Amino acid sequence: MTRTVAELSARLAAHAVDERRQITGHVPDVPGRGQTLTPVLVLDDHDEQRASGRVSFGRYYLGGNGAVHGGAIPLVFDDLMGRLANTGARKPSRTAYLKVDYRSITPIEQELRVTTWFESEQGRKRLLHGTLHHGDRLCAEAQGLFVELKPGQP
Ligand SMILES: CC(C)(COP(=O)(O)OP(=O)(O)OC[C@H]1O[C@@H](n2cnc3c(N)ncnc32)[C@H](O)[C@@H]1OP(=O)(O)O)[C@@H](O)C(=O)NCCC(=O)NCCSC(=O)Cc1ccccc1
Repeated sequence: MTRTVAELSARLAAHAVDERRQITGHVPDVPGRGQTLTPVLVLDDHDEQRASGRVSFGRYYLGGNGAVHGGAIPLVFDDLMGRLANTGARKPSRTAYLKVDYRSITPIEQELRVTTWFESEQGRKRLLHGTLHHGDRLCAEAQGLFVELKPGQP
């Protein structure tokens, strides 16, 4: 099995493309943009101040006892907050910090609601807040600072 995967990987390496032409994360009409790292996130509502959607973590994201791995939850916040932080006419920004509070167990294989919104925009600094709910129960919340990149900043 391992040898087969290694052989396939070697054959596919010949077809590798640069970042701009890769498929993962670049398919706008697919939920989650085809980003394979994060669980599929279906956006329901979004404008330039707020975004909300549904997400479900499959078995792949299991931490233990039916709960999502603690490292997977910031992925979802960073993905949705990062997209919101860069919407509209805003110049590109990157996550400077992301603080996550785990308020209760996040179950795998359940539909969850994730919401994020702007708290403030000051100069290059964009402060966003986010919540993750299972039904009415708050599973996690996050605060993220996104800093606008200076010209030429990678
Ligand atoms: C760009 C920056 C974040 C900031 O550096 P510089 O440009 O040199 O900024 P500068 O130092 O001039 O500060 C300006 C102001 O900001 C403040 N401030 C800054 N930092 C902090 C802090 N930690 N905590 C608190 N405050 C902080 C600082 O005090 C100052 O405030 P002031 O004006 O005095 O009031 C740099 O550290 C970096 O590149 N880090 C790596 C980022 C990275 O790789 N991220 C992950 C991948 S991106 C992603 O995933 C997103 C995504 C996902 C999905 C879809 C789309 C997008």
